[in-house]
Amino acid sequence: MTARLSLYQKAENELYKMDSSVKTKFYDFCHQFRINPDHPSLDLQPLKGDSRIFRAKIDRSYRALLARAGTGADGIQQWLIVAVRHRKDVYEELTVAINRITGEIEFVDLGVVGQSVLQRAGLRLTPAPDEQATPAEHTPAPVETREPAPPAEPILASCAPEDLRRLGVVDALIAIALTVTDDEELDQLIAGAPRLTAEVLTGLGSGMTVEEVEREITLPAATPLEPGFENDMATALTRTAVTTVDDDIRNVLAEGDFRAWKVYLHPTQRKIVERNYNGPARVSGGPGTGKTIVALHRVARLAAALPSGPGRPILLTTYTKNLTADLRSRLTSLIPPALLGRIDIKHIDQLAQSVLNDNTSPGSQRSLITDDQAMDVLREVLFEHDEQRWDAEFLFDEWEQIVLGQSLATRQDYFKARRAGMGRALNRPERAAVWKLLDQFALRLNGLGRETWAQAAERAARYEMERARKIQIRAEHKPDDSTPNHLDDASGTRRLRHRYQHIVVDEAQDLSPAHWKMLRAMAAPGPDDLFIAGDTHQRIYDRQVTLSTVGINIRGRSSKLTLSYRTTQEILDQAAKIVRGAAYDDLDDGTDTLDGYQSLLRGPAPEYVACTDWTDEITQLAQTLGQWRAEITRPAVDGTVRDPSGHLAVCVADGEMADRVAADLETKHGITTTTLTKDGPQGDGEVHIGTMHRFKGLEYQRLAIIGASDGIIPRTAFIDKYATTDPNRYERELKKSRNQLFVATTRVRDALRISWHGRPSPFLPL
Ligand SMILES: Nc1ncnc2c1ncn2[C@@H]1O[C@H](COP(=O)(O)OP(=O)(O)OP(=O)(O)O)[C@@H](O)[C@H]1O
Repeated sequence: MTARLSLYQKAENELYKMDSSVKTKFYDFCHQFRINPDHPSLDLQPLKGDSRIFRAKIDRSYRALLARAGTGADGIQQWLIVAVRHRKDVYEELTVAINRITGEIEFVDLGVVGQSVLQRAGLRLTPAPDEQATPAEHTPAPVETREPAPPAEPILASCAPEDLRRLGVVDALIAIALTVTDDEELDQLIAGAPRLTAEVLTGLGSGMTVEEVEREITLPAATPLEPGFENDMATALTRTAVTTVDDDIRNVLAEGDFRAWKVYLHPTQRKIVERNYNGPARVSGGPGTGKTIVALHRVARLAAALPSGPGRPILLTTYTKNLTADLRSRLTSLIPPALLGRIDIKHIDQLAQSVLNDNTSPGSQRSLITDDQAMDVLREVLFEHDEQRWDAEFLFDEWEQIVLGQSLATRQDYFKARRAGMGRALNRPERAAVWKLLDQFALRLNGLGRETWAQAAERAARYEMERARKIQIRAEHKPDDSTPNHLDDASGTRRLRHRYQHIVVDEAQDLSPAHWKMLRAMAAPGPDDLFIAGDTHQRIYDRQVTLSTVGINIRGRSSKLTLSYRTTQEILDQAAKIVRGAAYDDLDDGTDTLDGYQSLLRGPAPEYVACTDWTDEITQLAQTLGQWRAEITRPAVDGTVRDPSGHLAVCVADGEMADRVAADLETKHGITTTTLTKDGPQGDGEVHIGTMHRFKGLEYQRLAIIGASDGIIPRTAFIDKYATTDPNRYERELKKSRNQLFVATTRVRDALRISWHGRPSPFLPL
């Protein structure tokens, strides 16, 4: 090998989309280049505009654009492929630059914007001569001769060139950025611009101020740079997201977009992953901003730093079983099998069950019942006591939120308990009566050998807290015991220790206070003990927690992600309107917002469809699904046909409606379906159908939400009664429903369609 080749992230993304015939020639090109970059067949030549950028021949039509990036420590010359272009699109003014904020190598292509913008900015592109090209192709692209339109106000009129420079926009695009006058031009520029420039322009274009962009986008991406950095391509290469081109490049490109997250973390994501925290840390951010990806990389980093030894000192946990399966499969593809063995992956209820199993003698475990079943038991108790003052819903809520939520063990504790946010006040005699009823209820469940999930979590938390207390007492008596807490001591005897050294939590917004108490007790307080990823806008179970009240202090260790990798800006704009106006906490004493939440992806605006009745809604849905299917399965140029299974989904408000849609689509329209259950997708049909709860954490190419009618979202028949009896509960129910719709709308990458019959849901931004 005489040359080392790397592939710029943007070039890799472009290659994914090319015909497989071009990809094959590209592999051959890379192979040849690494052996001898000066081989005559490659025709490597510098462009005239920037001496650091070269073009080389892939085949008759395609050219690789490469930047020289110095020589490696081993004396081998380093090259970076910055783009693969049709020869007609290669011109002399292409440049590479080193960004003054991030220190990354950036490829700048002025051709991304239309002629009219270039003309306004006073720029003209010169095609690079190419021996393959016909004379006609050497003629510069015709400059439009239309009567110039009356000058329109530039979109970024309030920004000065110096502002853009300070924010990190690449020099060559500053004049162009200040000339764009409509959204289409700005979108074109963003699509072709280097990463930081694209993010800054997206932020400014969506109305953020220069100061906000600087705070939210530029500063988090900044890296300290040495004087003279702008000429040091070899060092800049080490800061740039690239893939090393080796013989595996074929597999890399075949895997397509979906491996990108394994290799390239955004600098903001990477900083969060790599930082050392001297206590619990939290990452927040809107849907699709990569919180789960960051959590996975965090696990990988913690695992790589473990001393070798037995056991599983790292816990990765999330809220549901199907999300656990997804985390497991993504982690398997991210880290080597030897390290996987050091990580325990369990959903939160499974974790509580394993604690209970450890603490319960065989045969005496209680079996779990659903909240609905438990509520029936409570109704029986109320009936027997002829209790009219409070209904089962109120008492069950009181039990979950206050008694279990605060681990109240005695009547005296309950008398003293804070009931903030519970709506109805209870005086002392009332509290005495409520306690008596709830005590009866708990005894009845116990007698039946049953318990709810919340009860199990609370019991598990108490066991774990007791265990942590014993560990602490022991440590105070034997302060010199330095055996790491995940190892058995030399004698081989098991000693009491914390279960985990590091805990990483995803979907944190849905965990209950009992879950947090259990987790807190499972790891010794110390560096990198807890890493918490969540978004309170996506809280869809009625659980609220202030982490500081359960012994988890995240102050000064919180960070936020704002760039969505999943949803287009068009979908994101509409989704954000669903939750606008409602207040959200930050899992602690502060508030959270979606400020700065944005996407670089563009696509069609969400479609809103008013239908006349259910039959009309299903018929129109079937037509849309048919059309989406046809678009996905349209053969590519090389003849390949994509399988639509698992790319299309239909989301509804409740399980009954999910069954009805599945039955109607299958029987009346011949569309095969798969149901999303709590254990993941069941069935092998093409279209996934599920309730909003089941869509948590998932991602589809195209999604239809149906039945988005007033009365269903929110479910007024269920919650209206609280409007007068318990206004706080009413507000909580409304917010839960709003959040469910928000979660559903943000599960999709490309196309979102929302339909209803009757009046539309009041949460829809119509
Ligand atoms: N650095 C990255 N490069 C490429 N893709 C990324 C990157 N980060 C995240 N993604 C992709 O963006 C999508 C959303 O990521 P992820 O599920 O981690 O977001 P999230 O913030 O956890 O979303 P949600 O809160 O909605 O569950 C995924 O498809 C993921 O692969």
